[in-house]
Amino acid sequence: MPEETNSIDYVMEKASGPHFSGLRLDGMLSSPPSSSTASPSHRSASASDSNAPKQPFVIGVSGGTASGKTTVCDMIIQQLHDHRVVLVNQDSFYRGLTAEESKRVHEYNFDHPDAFDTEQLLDCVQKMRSGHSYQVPIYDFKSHRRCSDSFRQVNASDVIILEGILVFHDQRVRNLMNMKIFVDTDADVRLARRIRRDTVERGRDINSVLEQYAKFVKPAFDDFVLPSKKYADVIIPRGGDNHVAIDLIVQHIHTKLGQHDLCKIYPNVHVIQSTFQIRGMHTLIRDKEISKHDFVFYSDRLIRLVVEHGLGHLPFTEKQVVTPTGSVYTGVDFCKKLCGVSIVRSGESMENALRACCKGIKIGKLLIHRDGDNGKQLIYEKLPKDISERHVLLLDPVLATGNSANQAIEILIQKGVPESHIIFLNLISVSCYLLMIFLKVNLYLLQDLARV
Ligand SMILES: Nc1ncnc2c1ncn2[C@@H]1O[C@H](COP(=O)(O)OP(=O)(O)O)[C@@H](O)[C@H]1O
Ligand SMILES: Nc1ccn([C@@H]2O[C@H](COP(=O)(O)O)[C@@H](O)[C@H]2O)c(=O)n1
Ligand SMILES: [Mg+2]
Repeated sequence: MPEETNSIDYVMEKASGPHFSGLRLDGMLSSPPSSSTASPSHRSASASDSNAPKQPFVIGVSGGTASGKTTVCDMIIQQLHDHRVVLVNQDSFYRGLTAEESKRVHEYNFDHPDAFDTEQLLDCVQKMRSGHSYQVPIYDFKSHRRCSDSFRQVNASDVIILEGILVFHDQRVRNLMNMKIFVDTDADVRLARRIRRDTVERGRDINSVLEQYAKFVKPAFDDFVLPSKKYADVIIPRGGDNHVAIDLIVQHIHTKLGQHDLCKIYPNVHVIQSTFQIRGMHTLIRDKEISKHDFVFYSDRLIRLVVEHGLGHLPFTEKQVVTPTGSVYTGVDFCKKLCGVSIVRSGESMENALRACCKGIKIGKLLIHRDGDNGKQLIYEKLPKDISERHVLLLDPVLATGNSANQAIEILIQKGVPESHIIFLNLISVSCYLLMIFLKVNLYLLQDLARV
């Protein structure tokens, strides 16, 4: 490896890309899982197909007319600002009325599954899932026809939201979805909203809205929409007013999308969910103009986050306490057999955060120094005597070649620390070198992953 790729500057430079957020998958693997372990609709990348394009995350949003589907989708899209998201409306796939049908429009049932061209909708979602753009028809609710000469081009994206009253009706369409949401709003509220919307936006008068509602909309809701509610993974009562549900859904999508390819391949890698606070601090510590005081302050804050997350992955035991009011609270007790080991010198910058979180924690040290180019290493170690009985938080904030980390893990294993008891805590890392240590530790927790 060229000398300059060894330096901290190089790592910091490389780590200036996006901040990946990730998910710790349960179970520990010492080799990449085969692609067959995940569901076909959103399978993980395996070592051999890590260059394959990522499949988009498809969300279906259904619910009765005027339940707030479009409003909920808009809110989700707004909150997913980090990702490319597109909305496909089932309404766009309404079949245009023939001249004959148009003459008797009041007899036409727009709420029956046959009113939609489901084959075309299926084609659209299938193409978009495979990364192609699609020319989506434009439907006019006033003329009940499609625009004959123009389309809306919908480009390939990370997330596709498919919204409509009957998107859960056809099993083939349902099967393309990774997540299904049903917006559940009281029927009276929906009717009131529909009257207002259709008179204001869709060129209808109140009588025709009420007539259509009684003749077609309500019966079709009972026959087709409501029975499809059972397919939903998430039901949102009160639609767009339910901020808690929308937040939870957005968090879930973030987590699913945030899995960096490496996290998918190596379930023991966990990248902390990025927030604007975290990004802001990473921005500050990269700024060449930052003062030493601020650099230390913001690095400390970031390190503290990594340490707190690391502690959250330790085993715990159940514990009951009696509260001042005399009731019994069932909680958990921290893991007692714990220690830190810092890789000298940079690892020492994480010690204060660890001490601040774990009162009286023992912290050992490992110094690994390359002696010339002949592969000889000088090693200094000062570790707790009973380290083999402890869970070890291995501290190294900046990782370039991975050599020291690799050596440190080897030493801990030689000292009798089981692999599953080692959690490697890291702030900034150059990804391709991680591979050397992935296979050895239980959990690799990092905050910022550089793409190289
Ligand atoms: N939480 C809400 N409070 C008040 N009005 C709402 C709310 N959610 C939606 N609306 C209004 O109700 C009408 C229908 O909402 P929309 O999101 O278009 O429903 P859908 O897509 O399910 O038909 C729209 O005019 C919208 O502005
Ligand atoms: N030409 C049309 C087409 C559809 N409708 C009604 O639209 C409703 C579906 O749209 P939402 O935004 O309310 O989900 C459906 O209930 C149809 O009755 C229409 O009135 N005219
Ligand atoms: Mg709508």
